[in-house]
Amino acid sequence: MLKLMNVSIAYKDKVVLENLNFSANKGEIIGVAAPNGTGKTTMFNIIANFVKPDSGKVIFDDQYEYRNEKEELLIHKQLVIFPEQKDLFEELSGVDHLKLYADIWNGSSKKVPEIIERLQMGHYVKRKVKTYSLGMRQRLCFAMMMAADTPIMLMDEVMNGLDISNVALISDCLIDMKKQNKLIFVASHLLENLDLYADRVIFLKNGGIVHEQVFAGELEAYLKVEISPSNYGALASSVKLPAGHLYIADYLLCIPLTGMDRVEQTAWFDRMLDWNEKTINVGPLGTVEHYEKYYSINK
Ligand SMILES: Nc1ncnc2c1ncn2[C@@H]1O[C@H](COP(=O)(O)OP(=O)(O)OP(=O)(O)O)[C@@H](O)[C@H]1O
Repeated sequence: MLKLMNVSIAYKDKVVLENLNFSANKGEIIGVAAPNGTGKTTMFNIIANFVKPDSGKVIFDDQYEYRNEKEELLIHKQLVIFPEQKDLFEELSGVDHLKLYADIWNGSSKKVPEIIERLQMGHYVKRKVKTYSLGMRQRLCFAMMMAADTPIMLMDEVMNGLDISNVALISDCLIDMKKQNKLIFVASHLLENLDLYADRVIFLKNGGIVHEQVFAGELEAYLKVEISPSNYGALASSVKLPAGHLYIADYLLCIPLTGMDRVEQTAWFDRMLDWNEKTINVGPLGTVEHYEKYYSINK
């Protein structure tokens, strides 16, 4: 449905994306994780053609590219990018914004009342935007995307400024939207949140994708133990750590349990209880752990 082919862009001598290749399909939520200033927004802007890459291209449905106005219009009918709060019209109401987005993309605002109810915006949505709090504005921006209801959605920092219950509400909406077969990109610094709904998380570094975490099928289970570098050194010299173990960001030892028999697993539990300093748990590696692996300041 969407392909990025050899996309490169640099600002002066700063290379932001370099020969980026990536493809994505309908019915997927793709998390995009990376530190500030890595290129997440730039990638979205290139997908939306708000920024032209120096080289490479974006292809939709194996046939459409940004070659002329007609194609651009066709693609833009299929795609919406998360509005920025600063682009909201202070003197208009939330309902006005929703109708605007619904009309532009669908020619009908029939679904607007349903969206207002789903996002629990009824008590404020008729007031002017200038009276809204940060979280109210953010929910409105998300509701505008729902009103556009396009097959492809690019969401940059969608959870910014939301409290826990609103993060849960928007996460549920994202899961519903995925079931409607949409392709949704979510760039976020709320890494644990991505684990709730993302099918894949891509990690950007040095202009490319340094890792892609796929959350489908059986994931390898790890015993995860917090342990200081000095204790890790002592442990490593007293016992042979299993192949495939990781020591992430100088604090988290991850021992792969998949493939071990129960006796071996229990032996590792016993052993690690003596070394654990804070928390010990079992599970697959999540977005947080992968992030720390690639961006820890110790790396
Ligand atoms: N118009 C521009 N002119 C010059 N440099 C730019 C421009 N737009 C982006 N950059 C640079 O490109 C790099 C990537 O920026 P981008 O906004 O894509 O990062 P990001 O990963 O989205 O960051 P954040 O998490 O802070 O939103 C940064 O170094 C930024 O300064």
